[in-house]
Amino acid sequence: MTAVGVTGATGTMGRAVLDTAAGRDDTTVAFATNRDPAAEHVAGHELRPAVDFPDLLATHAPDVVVDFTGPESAVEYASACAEADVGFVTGTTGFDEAHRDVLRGVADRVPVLRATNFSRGVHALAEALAETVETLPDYDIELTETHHNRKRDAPSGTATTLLDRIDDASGANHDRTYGREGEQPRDGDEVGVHVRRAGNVRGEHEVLLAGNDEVLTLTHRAESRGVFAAGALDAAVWLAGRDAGWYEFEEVLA
Ligand SMILES: NC(=O)C1=CN([C@@H]2O[C@H](COP(=O)(O)OP(=O)(O)OC[C@H]3O[C@@H](n4cnc5c(N)ncnc54)[C@H](OP(=O)(O)O)[C@@H]3O)[C@@H](O)[C@H]2O)C=CC1
Ligand SMILES: O=C(O)C1=N[C@H](C(=O)O)C[C@H](O)C1
Repeated sequence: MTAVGVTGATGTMGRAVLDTAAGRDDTTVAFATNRDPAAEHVAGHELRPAVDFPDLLATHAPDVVVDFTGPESAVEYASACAEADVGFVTGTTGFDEAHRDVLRGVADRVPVLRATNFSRGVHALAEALAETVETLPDYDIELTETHHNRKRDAPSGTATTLLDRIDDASGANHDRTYGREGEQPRDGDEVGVHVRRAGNVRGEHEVLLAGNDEVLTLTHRAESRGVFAAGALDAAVWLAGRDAGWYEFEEVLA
């Protein structure tokens, strides 16, 4: 049984993690925390204020913390985990280079697993994309992502991961063109990136490849946030008890 501490417990993903954990027999919730514990309970768990996070690590001794919050808070939670010798799984997106440096430092001390997307389908999409780009090297590529209207970061973390994957597979650093306006003909070496924010869309990513009078699209659509929560909890169970280091979601799925 893996004991998880859950941050951002009143957030959309924090709630999904707590709901999903309740239906599993390999995880138990050690504590649930968020900044403003005005709501007293989520999924039956008493909310604890985030200022008490270091104390909660000491008193409730989780194996792993599961974090879906914001980049600023995620690095603070990760640093506290490093002090307390607790593993850290984060799905938070929007990290800048300074945040990533902090996370890499934390991984010198405890196991850390960060994934921009905890869905198995997106992992399969990324694999298929790499193979497709290798097979169709001269095709134009355009990526479109759609998310709910509350999302902070753009493009999505998943989109950025897919763009990196395109570069790796093609052995080229494509220019990334974020939308187009006015006279802006396509440059052969660019990848277009298009971001839509609307309603309560859980997350859609489409990569379009065109050339040779044909069009191929690879699309993933998440239909429930439970998909991400389940992947993050799978990662937590897998990470518990491992040595300090940086781990990838692909290793969990292998
Ligand atoms: N990797 C993946 O598979 C997925 C990643 N995500 C990512 O997870 C993150 C959260 O998404 P979502 O749940 O929709 O967002 P929400 O805005 O619904 O929730 C965010 C939560 O994080 C807390 N939070 C935000 N900033 C801070 C801060 N500075 N300090 C402390 N707590 C903070 C909020 O706490 P409070 O209520 O106290 O303000 C809130 O509970 C995003 O980065 C998103 O991109 C989302 C889905 C899947
Ligand atoms: O904010 C979200 O909701 C999501 N964020 C992640 C991202 O930025 O890629 C993953 C998923 O698409 C949902």
